[in-house]
This record gives sequence, C-alpha cells and structure tokens, in this order.
Amino acid sequence: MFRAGSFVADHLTPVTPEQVQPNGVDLTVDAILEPTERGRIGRDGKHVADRRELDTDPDAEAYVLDPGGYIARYGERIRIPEGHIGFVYPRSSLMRNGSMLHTAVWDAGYEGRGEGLLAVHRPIEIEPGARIAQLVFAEANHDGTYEGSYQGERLEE
Ligand SMILES: O=c1ccn([C@H]2C[C@H](O)[C@@H](COP(=O)(O)OP(=O)(O)OP(=O)(O)O)O2)c(=O)[nH]1
Repeated sequence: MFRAGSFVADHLTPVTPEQVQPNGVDLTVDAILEPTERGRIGRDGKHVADRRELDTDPDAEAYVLDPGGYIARYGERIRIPEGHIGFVYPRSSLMRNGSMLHTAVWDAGYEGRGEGLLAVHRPIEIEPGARIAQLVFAEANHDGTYEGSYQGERLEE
C-alpha cells in the first residue's frame, strides 16, 4: 500500500504545506549538475563522475536548460522509514513540458539529500527551489536496512 502524503511529510525536512500532496510530497531542486567526465560502473565498485554545478541565467532568474542529461539534487533531507520503499516521480508539469525525472530505488533506512536523473527533452527553464518531483512511499518487506556508500549524504549541507 502506498502511504498518504502526510505520512511521507513526517520523513522530510524542510517541508512546507504546499509541498504535501494527497499521495506524496513534492521535492524541490537545490542544484542542477552536469557530469564533466566519464563515470564507470564496474563488476566490483563504481566511479561517479565529477560534476559541475550549473549557474542560473541572470535574465531568466532560472536554470535555462537545453536537451541533455542532468543530475538534479533535491533540497530536502529524506529518511526512508523501516517497512517502506521510496520512489520519485516527475512533477506532472515537468513531464508535460517535455522533461523527466528518473528514480532508482530509495531503500529502507536511507537518510540523506539524494539526486535524480533529469532528462531534458525540450528546452525548459527551472527556477532554483521550484518543485520538480514527487516522493512516494510504499510499504515493503526488506532484508536489513540501507548501509551503502550514499548513506548520510549531504545531511550537513
Ligand atoms: O533516484 C534515487 C534513488 C535512490 N537514491 C538514494 C537512496 C538509495 O537508498 C541510495 C542508494 O541507491 P542504490 O542502492 O541504488 O545505490 P548503489 O548504486 O547500489 O550504491 P551503493 O551500493 O553504494 O548503495 O541512493 C537517490 O538519491 N536517488
């Protein structure tokens, strides 16, 4: 069963009332990054490519994005409670403008400020701090809790 937005909101900070939706909580964009080198997924380990943080366009007062693949960093600290799994969907208005946010699995026990793949298919402007995605929680069985390399990422920022 998917949980109500009010339940998800109890596991995010900061969160404003306008972010809380019937079935989840909207996530805001804190930064948009562009990989500057090649990453690598190995049989044993991985290398996450260096990235550069994009500046906003001073006239548009927004990130002005041409089609391409970007990393969106979310503004909220997220904790996935035991007995649950998280997924992120694009905000429908983002998708209706021709862009997508892709999610991997958000594991039970993870805590941090995560990232998503922002796939821009049509030119778009996104203001810093704008709501771009929605996090939902589903109840789930799990074996142990998340202890991987991204545990606790950017909690202090
Ligand atoms: O779209 C997503 C999905 C997940 N996460 C966070 C929560 C998740 O629990 C954590 C690790 O994801 P995953 O287990 O897929 O990472 P990995 O590539 O297998 O690395 P590791 O083995 O170090 O965990 O990253 C995100 O930031 N964005």
